[in-house]
Amino acid sequence: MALIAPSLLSANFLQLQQDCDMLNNSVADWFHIDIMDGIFVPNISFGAMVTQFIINASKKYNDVHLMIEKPGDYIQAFKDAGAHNISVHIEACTHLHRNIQQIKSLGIHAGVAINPHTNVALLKDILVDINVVCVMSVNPGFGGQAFIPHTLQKIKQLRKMIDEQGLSVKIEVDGGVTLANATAIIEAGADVLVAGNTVFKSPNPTETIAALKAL
Ligand SMILES: O=C(CO)[C@H](O)[C@H](O)COP(=O)(O)O
Repeated sequence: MALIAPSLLSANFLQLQQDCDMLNNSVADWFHIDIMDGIFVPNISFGAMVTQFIINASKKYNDVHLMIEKPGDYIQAFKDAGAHNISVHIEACTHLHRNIQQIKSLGIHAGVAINPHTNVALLKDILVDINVVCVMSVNPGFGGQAFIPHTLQKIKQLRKMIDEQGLSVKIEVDGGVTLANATAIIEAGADVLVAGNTVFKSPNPTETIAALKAL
């Protein structure tokens, strides 16, 4: 059974409290919180202040996905906002290991996110130091995009790499996850499904989360 991480990017920001309460009362496992800077990705979402409000309203595990340049400059701020996991992009980090050490030194989990074009083999020597790999199954920046089919192969390859090293790193899949493709994503080896539009744009988000969880 996969963990379900609804992405707050697709929430209604005029009723964030209600949307957070809905997630708290659902079988969702994680809050997935997307931070975009308009430089690393062509969109701007929100920063540590709004994140802190969301996390104050959350009763779940808080997973912060930094889609930003120079993530090392902001790790302390998102830790202070209450993150349980912070994922940085491999493509945004010249010294990825240093950024992972920075996150771990704050006593929280560390993740690496990887874009659709980046080869997962590049993660081989960092897997031992991290808790989560966030496999982007869309190009990051926007909710509501279509799942890129070849990312299924990347999930399978990563599953093999993690299992061969005997590690417990979680594979999180982010982007275009639907009720129709979630089973294939889980069968490929995903542990965590991020779902934005599939949850928040559905007629009954609580039931949609339960349906994803039941797969
Ligand atoms: O990181 C993201 C975008 O960069 C979002 O988490 C992701 O797109 C989720 O939204 P959806 O499920 O609607 O695709």
